[in-house]
Amino acid sequence: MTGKTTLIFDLDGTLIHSAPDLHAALNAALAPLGRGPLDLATVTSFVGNGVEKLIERGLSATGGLDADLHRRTLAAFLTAYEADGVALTTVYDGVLPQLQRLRDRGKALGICTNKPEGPARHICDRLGLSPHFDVIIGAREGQQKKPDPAALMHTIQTLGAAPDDTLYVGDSTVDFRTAQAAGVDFWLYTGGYLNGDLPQDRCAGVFADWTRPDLFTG
Ligand SMILES: O=C(O)COP(=O)(O)O
Ligand SMILES: [Mg+2]
Repeated sequence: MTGKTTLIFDLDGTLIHSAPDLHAALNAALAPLGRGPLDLATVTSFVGNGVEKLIERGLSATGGLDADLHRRTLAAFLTAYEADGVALTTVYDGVLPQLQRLRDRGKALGICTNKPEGPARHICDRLGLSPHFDVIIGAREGQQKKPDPAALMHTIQTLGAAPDDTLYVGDSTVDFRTAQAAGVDFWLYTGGYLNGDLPQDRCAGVFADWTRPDLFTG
C-alpha cells in the first residue's frame, strides 16, 4: 500500500467505461446535421481533453466546423448526455472494492476529470461511486482543463493534501502530463482510452487490472 495519504483519480477510461454513452450522445448531436454516425472506436479516440474537444474532433471528422456550428453541436450533445449519460456506462471490474479497501486504510480520495462537473457528479451518483470520494472536481467555466495542472492542484488543496503526498491515477497522456506539471506521482491504467505515447518508465506504476491486490504500492 502506498505511503501517500491522498489518491486522486481520473474518471473516463479510468474508473468508468463511459465511451458508449459519449458515442451515443455525439451521434445524436451529429444526426440532425446529416453527419455521422461515427463508430465507437473513433469516438473513444476523441475522449480525454473535455467535451469541447470531443465535439471539435467529431465535427472535423465528419466535414468540418466553424464556431457557431461548434456551439450548437456542443449544446445538442450536452442535452443528450445530461438526459442520461449512464445507460451504457459501467464501472470497471474491481474498482468499487479497491476504493473501499483504500478508504478502509484511511486514504483521502478524489476525482479530477475533464468531464463537465455536473454530468460527472450525476454519473458518479448513479453508479455508486460518489460515497467513496471526498471531492469530485470536473471541468468548470474559467478553469483550465488538464493537462494544465490547475484542476489537479485545486483537487489536492480541497483535500488539504500536498503534491508530494498525492498519487494521480489516470488512463491517458493528458493525465500523465497533468501529474508531471503538478509534481505528483502518476499510476497509469492501461485498460482505458490511452491514445498516445507515454513514457511508462516515468510512471510510479502501471496496471491493467483493478482487482490486483498490490495496487498503488511503492
Ligand atoms: O471528458 C473527457 O474528455 C475525458 O474525461 P477524463 O478527464 O475523465 O478522462
Ligand atoms: Mg480519462
